Amino acid sequence: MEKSEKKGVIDTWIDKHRSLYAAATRHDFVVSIRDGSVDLSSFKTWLGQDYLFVRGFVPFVANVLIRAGKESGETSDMEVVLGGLASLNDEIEWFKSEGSKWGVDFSTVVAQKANQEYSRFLEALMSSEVEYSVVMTAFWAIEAVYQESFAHCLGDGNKTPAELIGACNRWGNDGFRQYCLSVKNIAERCLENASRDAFVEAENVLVRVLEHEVAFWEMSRGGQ
Ligand SMILES: Cc1ncc(CNC=O)c(N)n1
Repeated sequence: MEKSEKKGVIDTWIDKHRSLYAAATRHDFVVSIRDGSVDLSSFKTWLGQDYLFVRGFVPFVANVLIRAGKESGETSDMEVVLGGLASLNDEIEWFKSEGSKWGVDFSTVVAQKANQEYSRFLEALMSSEVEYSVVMTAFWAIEAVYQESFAHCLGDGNKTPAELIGACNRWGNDGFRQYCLSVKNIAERCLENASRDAFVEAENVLVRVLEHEVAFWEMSRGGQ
C-alpha cells in the first residue's frame, strides 16, 4: 500500500471503539438538528454549556501551542495549532452573538457536572507529565467529534433549521475538516515515535474524550 493509503493507528483505534465513536458523533441531539426536530431549549442549553467549555478549551489549546513550539520536530505543527487558537478567538465572538440571538445570558449559565468533569480532564492533560503524543491525540479527538457531528447536519438530505446552519457551518465546514486532518497527521507522526506507555495512554485518552463528548451532548436533554 502507498503511504497515503495506509491506515494509521488513530483509524485503527476508531474502528476498535466504533460504537463509542458513533455515540459521540451521531448523538440524538446532533441527529435532531439534522432532521429538524431539535428542541430549541436543548439547543440553548448546549449553547450556554459550550460557551463555558470553549473558554476552558482556550488555555488547553494554548498549552498545546507552547508544547508544539518546544517539543515538536516540525515547525508546521505550531502553525496548525496557532490556526486553531485563532479560530477560537472568532468562535468566542460567535458565541456571544448567538447568545444574544437566542436570549441566552452567559453570565448566568452555570457549568453542569459533565462540563466540569470535561474541564478537569483537560486541566489534567495540561500537566507536563503527559506526553506530547498523548496531548495531540486528545486534541485531535476533541476537534474531530465536532467536525464529524456538525458536518453530518450539513450532509445530503439534511433538514437542519435555517437558524442553526451557522452553528453547523462553524465546525462542519471544509476548512475545519482540513484543519482536523492536519492535527490528525501530527498526532499520527508523534505516535509513530511514542514510547509503549505513551501509546497505551493515547488510546485511553482517546476513549475518555469520546466518553466526555457523549456526556456533554447528554446535557442538552435537560433543556434548561
Ligand atoms: C464539548 C466540545 N467539544 C469540542 C468542541 C470543538 N472545539 C472547539 O470549539 C467544542 N466546541 N465543544
